[in-house]
Amino acid sequence: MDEPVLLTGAGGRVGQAILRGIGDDYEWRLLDREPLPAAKVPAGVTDADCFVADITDPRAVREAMHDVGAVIHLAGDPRKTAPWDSVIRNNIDGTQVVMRAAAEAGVEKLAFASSNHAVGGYETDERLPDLYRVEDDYRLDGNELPRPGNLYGVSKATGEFLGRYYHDEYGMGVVCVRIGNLTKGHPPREYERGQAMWLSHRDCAHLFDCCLRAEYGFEIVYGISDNDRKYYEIDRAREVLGYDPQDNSANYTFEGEPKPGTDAAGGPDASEGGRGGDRDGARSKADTDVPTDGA
Ligand SMILES: NC(=O)C1=CN([C@@H]2O[C@H](COP(=O)(O)OP(=O)(O)OC[C@H]3O[C@@H](n4cnc5c(N)ncnc54)[C@H](O)[C@@H]3O)[C@@H](O)[C@H]2O)C=CC1
Ligand SMILES: O=C1O[C@H](COP(=O)(O)O)[C@@H](O)[C@H](O)[C@H]1O
Repeated sequence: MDEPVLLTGAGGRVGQAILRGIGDDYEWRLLDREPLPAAKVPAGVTDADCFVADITDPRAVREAMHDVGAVIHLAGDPRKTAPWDSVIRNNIDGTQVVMRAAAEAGVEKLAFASSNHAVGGYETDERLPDLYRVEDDYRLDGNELPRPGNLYGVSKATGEFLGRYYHDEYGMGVVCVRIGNLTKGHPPREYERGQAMWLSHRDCAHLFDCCLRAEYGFEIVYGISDNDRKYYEIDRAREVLGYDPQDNSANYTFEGEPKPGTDAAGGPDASEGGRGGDRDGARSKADTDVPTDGA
């Protein structure tokens, strides 16, 4: 096992989904620019393994990277409406600093949190809203070129290219996970796009666990649950990583209630409330994410 594992953006939604699922299974280094309250830190992780640092600070990142075996790189601005100055700084420059430090430190593998927004441009008006429905057989499989629909998506596509470069030049294993919509407890409510790309918390933790365990060169995979509605293939994640998702948005009503008689009733992702339910219709243009600090 490639330990310790450096997790950047550990205090955020994805980071916490991972730590709640596999927090006891690895030796962690946690990095976030915000101090992590005790409730966000797995038992056994000491203060010395918690780094309050900005990923654009090469010295701080190099220090956190010392002797690390694997990296899960999540830190960044997750807003689809994030302005250019913020994505340049947090998502592009920050990712270059993290990947460079990892490659130079001889880290064996790095999982990068890419996004559905790196390929949002494939959701053309002609394809909508059928694309989000079970009957539609259009699929993206990770072999297509990036086609961002916003500057945030441009920054995620750039992160994928940086991963390609650091794999090719340094031999570091890099997997870019185009995460769909992480929502806790149930699929996004009354939001077809979100239900087609739902990633449950337990599937998220399992997927990044697979990224730590598997062997790969350079990969781009989609990070969604095993949803009936979908336009992303998860075959590559299954083949290369051994990803075996448990959840499916079809086991919930459009309003997000578990359907009786399905796996949703009683499963871990059925039992907790959480975000989602904040967007309506097939393709919400609203961006209700909490703004993070800009540049
Ligand atoms: N939540 C989702 O559904 C999706 C998330 N992603 C990506 O996953 C990653 C994590 O997203 P979330 O957890 O949702 O976001 P979040 O905003 O909840 O967490 C991000 C964490 O990174 C930290 N951070 C931000 N900029 C930093 C910097 N410059 N230096 C150090 N720490 C910094 C923040 O303090 C925060 O704790 C992001 O890169 C995002 O683009 C991609 C697709 C979907
Ligand atoms: O990359 C991201 O994508 C998810 C899903 O996108 P949405 O446009 O359907 O909301 C988003 O919730 C998350 O904040 C973002 O980082």
